Amino acid sequence: MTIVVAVDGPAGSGKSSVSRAAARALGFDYLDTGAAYRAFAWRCLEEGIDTHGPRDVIESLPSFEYAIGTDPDGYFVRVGSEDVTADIREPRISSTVSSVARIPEVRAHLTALFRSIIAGTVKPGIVVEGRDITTVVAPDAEVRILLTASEEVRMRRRSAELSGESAEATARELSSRDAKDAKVVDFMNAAEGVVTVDSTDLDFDSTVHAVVTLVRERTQA
Ligand SMILES: Nc1ncnc2c1ncn2[C@@H]1O[C@H](COP(=O)(O)OP(=O)(O)O)[C@@H](O)[C@H]1O
Ligand SMILES: Nc1ccn([C@@H]2O[C@H](COP(=O)(O)OP(=O)(O)O)[C@@H](O)[C@H]2O)c(=O)n1
Repeated sequence: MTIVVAVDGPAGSGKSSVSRAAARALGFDYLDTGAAYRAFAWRCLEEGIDTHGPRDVIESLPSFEYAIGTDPDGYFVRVGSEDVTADIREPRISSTVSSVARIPEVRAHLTALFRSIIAGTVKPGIVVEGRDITTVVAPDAEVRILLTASEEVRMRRRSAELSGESAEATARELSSRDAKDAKVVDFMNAAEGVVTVDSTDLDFDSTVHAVVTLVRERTQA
């Protein structure tokens, strides 16, 4: 039976990088669910689909061809035959993604996709990170973690990795996206049974170690 590790948290908390490193340490697969929302937003923009209203966005779901690499050392994001791994991190995507992510039909479609990817895992386990993994996508996961950090630290970390944007622009984008996302799903408060890991005062390796230790303590991984 595949061990599922669910990791939620706000932007810049370290979800993607910590989950990927923990998956690698555990010999697990790694699923970045945010990439699917970003790739879907990218595809809407590329095809000139109006993202301000739900109708056209919902109609475009059936033809959304998506693939993602789940090997921690083989990460890629593809829409159709196009590799969009880098494109989906552009500021124009970050400022669009929340408007499509709040459409219930989009969430249902992508949640089904995430669950089929989880079910298809051949490794002993999979670390799945996003916003609603511990609450909607995999509420029965063996390990459920809310990974958070102070807003100031999250902004600093995010702007350190986005060289093209000013720290102020990054901070604005990050907090406005958190606010929009928080209207859709509560990823700032740990639900019943979810362990909070606050990395504000932890370095990267200590955070990864905390997650790996939690998984090993809770399972025989
Ligand atoms: N505990 C930590 N200490 C220092 N840097 C960190 C820590 N966790 C993550 N980072 C760095 O912060 C940046 C944002 O992490 P990321 O995984 O993209 O966050 P998220 O996926 O939650 O938005 C990355 O450059 C990552 O390497
Ligand atoms: N499970 C998820 C994952 C992401 N998302 C949406 O997708 C966006 C991008 O997710 P992400 O994980 O790539 O964002 P970062 O936290 O890495 O900046 C989020 O801001 C949410 O709007 C979601 O609604 N549900």
